[in-house]
Amino acid sequence: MITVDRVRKVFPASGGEFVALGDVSIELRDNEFVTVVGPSGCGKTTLMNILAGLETPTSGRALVDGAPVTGPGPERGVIFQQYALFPWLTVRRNVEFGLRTAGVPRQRRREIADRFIALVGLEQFADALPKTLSGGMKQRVAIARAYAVNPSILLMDEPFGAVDALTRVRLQEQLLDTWSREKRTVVFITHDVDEAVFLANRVVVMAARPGRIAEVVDVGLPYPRTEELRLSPEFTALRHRVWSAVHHQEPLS
Ligand SMILES: Nc1ncnc2c1ncn2[C@@H]1O[C@H](COP(=O)(O)OP(=O)(O)OP(=O)(O)O)[C@@H](O)[C@H]1O
Repeated sequence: MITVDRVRKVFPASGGEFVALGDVSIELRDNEFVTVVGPSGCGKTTLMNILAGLETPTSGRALVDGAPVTGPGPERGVIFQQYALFPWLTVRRNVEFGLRTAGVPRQRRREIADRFIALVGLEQFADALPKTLSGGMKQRVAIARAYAVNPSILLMDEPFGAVDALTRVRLQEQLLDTWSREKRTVVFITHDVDEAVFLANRVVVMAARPGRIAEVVDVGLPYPRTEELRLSPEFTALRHRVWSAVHHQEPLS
């Protein structure tokens, strides 16, 4: 379980302080898929960085299974918008990278890497270099690499932000397919309301000035999520609700 307990983050700014996160509290259940949406600057990445252990809260705490987050850890895999693959390593070697660092023996490394490469549907590209892959494929490699070290939590910051709309829809379906076979707790930041609703068990809507949670929307739709579901009245209603929560925000005075 992830617990965010009254987290506040203040950055120094010209002429004073900037409150990036006001007072954020939430609990995320194991294997839950949570998406985070909100206007630019509402603190989504700051919250993610605190969960990843890359940033410390000014006050309050983030806990994983009751233990305070004090830095990055192997139980938390992070996937950013930029694929961050090593360009000189093949797909397989990129996916193996964390296992190599962890001292996993060669044969075992290869087995694990090949399993996750297959899970994201890139078997035929295991020996390819990243530059020969499309953006969507690179992001699938990044997902396989994050999975390979077996984290219980995946933190994803706008992972599909840099790909075209059609690829994005495919990546969403692929990610859900991977997640349904290999359940993890996922925290997924997006600007895209459709994406937020399509993927999530719950959508966390954030607001800015100060960064805070405006609303948490339960998405009671069944998995697997399909194309038809995207067109259903239930989906449309949820999308409308999240859209309103994002776009009709008043700053706190
Ligand atoms: N290191 C920093 N120093 C000063 N201000 C910062 C720092 N990091 C973030 N901020 C400010 O905190 C606010 C929240 O930033 P953050 O990146 O978390 O927002 P976001 O919701 O992820 O935005 P976007 O959707 O545009 O990526 C922004 O106004 C940003 O300028």
